[in-house]
Amino acid sequence: MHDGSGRIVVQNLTKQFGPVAAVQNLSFTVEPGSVTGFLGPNGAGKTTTLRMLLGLVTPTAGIGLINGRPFHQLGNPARVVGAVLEAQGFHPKRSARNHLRVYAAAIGVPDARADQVLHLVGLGAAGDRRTGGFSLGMKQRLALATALLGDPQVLVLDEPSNGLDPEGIAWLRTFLQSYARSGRTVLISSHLLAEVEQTVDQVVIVSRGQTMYYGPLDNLRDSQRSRVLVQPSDTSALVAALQAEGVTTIEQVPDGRIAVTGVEARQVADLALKAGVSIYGIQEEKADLEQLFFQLTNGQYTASGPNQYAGPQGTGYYAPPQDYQQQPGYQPPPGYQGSPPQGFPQQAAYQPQPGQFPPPTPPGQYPPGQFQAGPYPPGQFQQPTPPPGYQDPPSGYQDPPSGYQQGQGQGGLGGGA
Ligand SMILES: Nc1ncnc2c1ncn2[C@@H]1O[C@H](COP(=O)(O)OP(=O)(O)OP(=O)(O)O)[C@@H](O)[C@H]1O
Repeated sequence: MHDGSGRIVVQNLTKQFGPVAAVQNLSFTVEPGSVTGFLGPNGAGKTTTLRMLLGLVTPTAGIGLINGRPFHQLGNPARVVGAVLEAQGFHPKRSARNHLRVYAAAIGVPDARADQVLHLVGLGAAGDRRTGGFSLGMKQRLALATALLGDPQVLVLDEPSNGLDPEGIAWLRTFLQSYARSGRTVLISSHLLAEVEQTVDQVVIVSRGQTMYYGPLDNLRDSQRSRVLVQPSDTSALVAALQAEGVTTIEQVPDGRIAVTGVEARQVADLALKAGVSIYGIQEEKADLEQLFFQLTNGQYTASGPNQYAGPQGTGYYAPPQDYQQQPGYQPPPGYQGSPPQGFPQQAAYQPQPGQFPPPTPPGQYPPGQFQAGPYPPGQFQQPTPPPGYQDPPSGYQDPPSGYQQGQGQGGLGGGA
């Protein structure tokens, strides 16, 4: 049996698709009672990680556990974890209610649950409508309803905001937060921090399959540091004056100004005055959270190294410092009988702890201008993970006539509770 904890543990998870290192030694834990954002740009390895967690892709190394078990050892997994990877794959001629009844039958929950979840996701009035006529947002809601059928303890959603309008996004936020507050576990992926910023409590930020930050979103927020952009009459003199005061994070920006990190504008002005340097312009620039996210994840397609912030100086977090000491780390729960994949190290070399390392604000990494959160991306709609044992209805299956009342139906797999 699983341990009932609601905890997700990703331990040194790695997936190699031929030459593509989709996920590299990823480790994090998601605790119940909070919403965790799994964030990273396109191709960062989010979906592959979630698919490994849900037993749809075999890891090259490492392991993903839900309630202390690999997915395939959960017994009736739909009762433990509800997942939406893509809001696609609905039979277009089947009504929303009947779609849900098919799945309800497959996981052994009564037909009545179909209407409950339709109401939960705001599709109460659309239960009789065929899914082929659904908007993207409606499909998204129906996929979520499908995931909720088993009243799962853990919810895993890949890009759940795709296709939702602003009202839908606000609704989803409230729904997920209340779901988590009821003591359940919510893990949602997104490639836009702005999209989930108001929803999530903690974040796992990945880039090129590697963890870039893992911890409470508040810690990331607190880490934002400003820099002062200053236009002096004599750059060398001001730099010397700053360095004499121990301010060393100074760089030249392309427009000729210098950027000074770690001090306030007033201090820079005072030092300039003392050094006899005139100031022609001074401006304090605060990095916002989106910029920080951009810093952490950009270069996925351009940078040569695996992690621009990792390094022996240990200036910040993210990849473990070279001299990082092995943590006592993850232990399988008592009674765990699963067989980790061959080569999986029981004592992982690196086990990041939430918020353990303060995120860095390295000099010279501010992207030019304001990072723009783009419009919601097209496509990538999600489809439910069919419950185990689910079979498509037999050919010849007909949707019940309109006006069909629950409990009277004979057609389809969902006809009886
Ligand atoms: N079945 C596969 N075969 C080969 N390469 C794959 C396969 N699945 C994913 N990849 C590659 O693995 C990398 C990670 O892809 P993945 O879909 O996990 O990223 P993602 O973070 O979910 O991206 P997105 O936000 O665009 O969905 C990409 O380079 C992708 O091309």
